[in-house]
Amino acid sequence: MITIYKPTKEEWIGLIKRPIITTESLNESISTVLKQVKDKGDVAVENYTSLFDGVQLKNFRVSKQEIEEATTSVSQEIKEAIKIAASNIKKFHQSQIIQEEKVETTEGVNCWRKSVGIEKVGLYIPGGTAPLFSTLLMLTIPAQLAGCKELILCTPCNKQGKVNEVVLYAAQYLGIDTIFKIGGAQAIAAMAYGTETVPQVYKIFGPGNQYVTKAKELVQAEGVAIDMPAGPSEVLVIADEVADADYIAADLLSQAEHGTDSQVVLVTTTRQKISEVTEALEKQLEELPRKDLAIQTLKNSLMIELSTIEECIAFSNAYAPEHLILNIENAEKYIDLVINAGSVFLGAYSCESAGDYASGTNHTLPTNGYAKSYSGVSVDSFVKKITFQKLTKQGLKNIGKTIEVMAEAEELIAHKNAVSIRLKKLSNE
Ligand SMILES: NC(=O)c1ccc[n+]([C@@H]2O[C@H](COP(=O)([O-])OP(=O)(O)OC[C@H]3O[C@@H](n4cnc5c(N)ncnc54)[C@H](O)[C@@H]3O)[C@@H](O)[C@H]2O)c1
Ligand SMILES: N[C@H](CO)Cc1c[nH]c[nH+]1
Ligand SMILES: [Zn+2]
Repeated sequence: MITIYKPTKEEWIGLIKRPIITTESLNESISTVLKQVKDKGDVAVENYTSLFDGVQLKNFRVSKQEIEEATTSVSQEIKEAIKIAASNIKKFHQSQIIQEEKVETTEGVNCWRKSVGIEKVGLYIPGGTAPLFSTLLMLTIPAQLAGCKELILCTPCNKQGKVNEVVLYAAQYLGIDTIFKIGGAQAIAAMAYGTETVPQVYKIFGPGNQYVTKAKELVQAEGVAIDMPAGPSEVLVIADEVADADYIAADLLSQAEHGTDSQVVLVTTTRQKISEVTEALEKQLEELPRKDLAIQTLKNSLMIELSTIEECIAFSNAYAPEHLILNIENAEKYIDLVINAGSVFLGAYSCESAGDYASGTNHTLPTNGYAKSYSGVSVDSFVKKITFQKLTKQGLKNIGKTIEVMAEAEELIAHKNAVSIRLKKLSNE
């Protein structure tokens, strides 16, 4: 990891950059994928699946039989874990559904909002490096709670053209059977434009690598809504002198193993912690099946010594990490200082994996600095909030003059007339 001791503020601001491919070359290649899928539909999806995933697909809809077979081969232990995680995710997301009150802004003028589920949503479940069935729970549960009617899933398949069995089991568990075995930018394009096989959706959700994330960004510019830029995983750990170096190393590695385009960061108030964590990383890496991948990620990653916890949090706010772990004493004391982060883990025992799988919060979160302006996925992401209003005769009389004055000042006389014509008739009653 790149290690910097006591950098000045100017120096640490210069350190804030993610290890993602230069935008121009990525823009160009992904724009081509999108255009081809838009123009040629299924044929282009097949071609790109062959090129990027190394598999020739004739039919990319997962069959009922494939779902049933997967369901029988998943172990009871995994089924039980999915049940517990799904229950916690459901509990946490259910608490987000709040009935808003009608508001009488002026006597006889009532305004309110109603949440309506987005009718057609496309959920992307990553599967290049690992089959993230946990993401299926994180997207499907809030979509169902929001009342979305049509849910379709895209996820990459293996070289034999099969989708991971636990992904299929999780889909079956939640009652989803419209699943397409396609991944990458071609899957995003298929959901954005529709093809002969894949239905077009109104909004696309889900995390993915830099190709998936770029594709989402580009289709958004064409009017297809997306949840947010949820790209390669990140974690920033802030540690004090009492933090356990083994825990810190484990948390850093938990995100480093996602992919080489990820980044992990340690910011600490003690130089000693940097050497302890370096040692712990070396030990733990030896045990990791994805050691090579994690080593690559660590090369893109940072360890920084700063003077105070407040300064560490200021760095984190400037970096705006997807995940922030405050592995410090009295972590709750610092909550109000945190301004930019996707999801925050407080204290020594709140490991980031808890949020990835089972604590209940959503793991689909903004990356690449977007935590400055975006929230993670929630039930809100799956609804539109439609406003309603009802004015009584008296309500219009009470507010009419205000509307007339404002419309006239904007030189929009037809607007004014819509009120005046009614007030005139009412004055004759
Ligand atoms: N931010 C979040 O909320 C969040 C949550 C979970 C996972 N993630 C991230 O999601 C990502 C998952 O990535 P993944 O690769 O494992 O799976 P993925 O499903 O996102 O991507 C796999 C697809 O990438 C395409 N691809 C591969 N090489 C390509 C190339 N050279 N050009 C164009 N397309 C190419 C292939 O078609 C393949 O199907 C990781 O980076 C992980 O950190 C983020
Ligand atoms: N850490 C990922 C979000 O960046 C989510 C995940 C899924 N499975 C394991 N981890
Ligand atoms: Zn993770």
